[in-house]
Amino acid sequence: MKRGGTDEQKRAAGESAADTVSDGIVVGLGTGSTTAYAIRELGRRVDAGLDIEGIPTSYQSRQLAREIGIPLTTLDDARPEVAIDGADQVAGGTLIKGGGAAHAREKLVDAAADRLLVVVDPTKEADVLDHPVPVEVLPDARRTVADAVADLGGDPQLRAAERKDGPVVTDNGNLVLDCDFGEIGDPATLASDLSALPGVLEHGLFVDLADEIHCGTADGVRVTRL
Ligand SMILES: O=C[C@H](O)[C@H](O)[C@H](O)COP(=O)(O)O
Repeated sequence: MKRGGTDEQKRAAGESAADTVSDGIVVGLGTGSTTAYAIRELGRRVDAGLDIEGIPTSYQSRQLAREIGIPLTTLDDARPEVAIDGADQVAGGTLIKGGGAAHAREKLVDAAADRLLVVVDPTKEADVLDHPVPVEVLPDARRTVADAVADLGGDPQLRAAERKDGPVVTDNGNLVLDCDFGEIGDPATLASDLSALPGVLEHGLFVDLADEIHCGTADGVRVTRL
């Protein structure tokens, strides 16, 4: 399911985005292996005197930020000036996220931020999105949403856990359907169709949310401003 470049590419992208963060701001802390490099770099800068607060988007990013000493706050108390987050696929400013099943809280924090910096490697870039779209559903809605996704032309698969029997359960206690729509010609319409389904908590299409893409390559980091 998850695509991935090299650790060096991910590190370069994460550190590039983290290095743009300035003193005195609140930073949304995304989830995943690429964002983890950004969070670690922010931790190093906090050690060196950078004054920021972070808003985590998952159990994983909260634990990492706590371990490395980034002060934390919440959306109840602050709005992020910037969020740094990964993606499973990116085309222009539109993303597919949720390979780690964290997309509901990620979308909340990323959309609340003034600017979203996306950290990826070249394996995530595409001209047209075609990665399966993770859809987080209330457990009782698993079947009805799967049927509705099929009516929309998708192929829904319940995400199985890798290290336990049974399905993945999100940080919010819900299930994830990975919905393959093939090439997604009109992400905005698909996003609103999925959002309208009863029992859908959130889906992984982030339409036109990205402000900058930091793509780590073998030749350095390519930054695209949107
Ligand atoms: O739910 C997880 C997130 O949306 C991640 O940001 C996304 O899956 C990318 O993760 P990674 O950088 O590990 O490929």
